[in-house]
Amino acid sequence: MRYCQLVLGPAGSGKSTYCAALQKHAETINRVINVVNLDPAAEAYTYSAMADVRDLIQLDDVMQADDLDFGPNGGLIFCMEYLTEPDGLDWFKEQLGDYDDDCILFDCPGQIELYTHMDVMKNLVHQLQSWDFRVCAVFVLDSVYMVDSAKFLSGSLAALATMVQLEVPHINILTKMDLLNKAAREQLEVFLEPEIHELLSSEHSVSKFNKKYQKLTYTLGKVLDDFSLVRYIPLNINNEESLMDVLIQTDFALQYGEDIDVKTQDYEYPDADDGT
Ligand SMILES: Nc1nc2c(ncn2[C@@H]2O[C@H](COP(=O)(O)OP(=O)(O)OP(=O)(O)O)[C@@H](O)[C@H]2O)c(=O)[nH]1
Repeated sequence: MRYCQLVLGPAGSGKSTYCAALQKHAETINRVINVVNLDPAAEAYTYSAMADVRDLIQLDDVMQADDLDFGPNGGLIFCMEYLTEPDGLDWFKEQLGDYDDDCILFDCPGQIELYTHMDVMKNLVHQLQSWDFRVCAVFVLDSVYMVDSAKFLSGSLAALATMVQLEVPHINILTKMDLLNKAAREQLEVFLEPEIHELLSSEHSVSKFNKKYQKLTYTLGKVLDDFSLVRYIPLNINNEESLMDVLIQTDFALQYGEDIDVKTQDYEYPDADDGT
């Protein structure tokens, strides 16, 4: 059995830094974590890559090709779809080798539409599973943007869309914790408490919009609660204990995540005519 993490999340959220930090931490405990760059538009990364999708296809080449007419987003989708076609998959399989029991992190592109609603990442997951990989999704979010309720809700819903689309064990990681000041850390801790739906729709949501749509916000918060999705692991990449915690939780998700039976619960939807 082989194990891998799909490292996902918005552009600049810290995916490559997460991969580099986890790889380095693994070395200190005599474990090997391999990393594969799956971003055809990547400019630089600090980990040691066992494979790089840019050796197969590069975004710049696609955008400059005379017979194609793509901008940056269309071009990136074209590159990822090429990876899941027979030629791309032959290359990919060869790069992954056939070592047993290893763990590979896939550093994915930051265009979240690839995994929130398109099929390309889902197809890649199925392919990896057919090659005997256990797959988990690690959704990386920038904690700096998660300290108010609107952004917290928006980031969490993107994570939820990814979780239901990919259908693999899912973990949320909050990065850049070292950049938060004390007040912001305290604010964030409030959101990491249970009963998030109460918080999102109460005193932390003071804007006019939030007041008007309070019940809707409450219900969305409850959906997140019921999917156990508001559980975030804060990561401080400068702290070995924090890195160890992430490694333990991702190992657990890979070993047992598929066996956990998560049941959704009954929802009480707000009345349709009450302005929500
Ligand atoms: N201080 C601090 N900076 C971080 C952390 N994580 C990422 N960064 C910085 O944030 C910027 C973006 O990080 P990346 O790791 O490149 O983010 P990414 O998600 O891989 O970005 P894309 O590949 O463009 O989607 C870089 O300047 C990193 O050095 C962190 O935990 N702490």
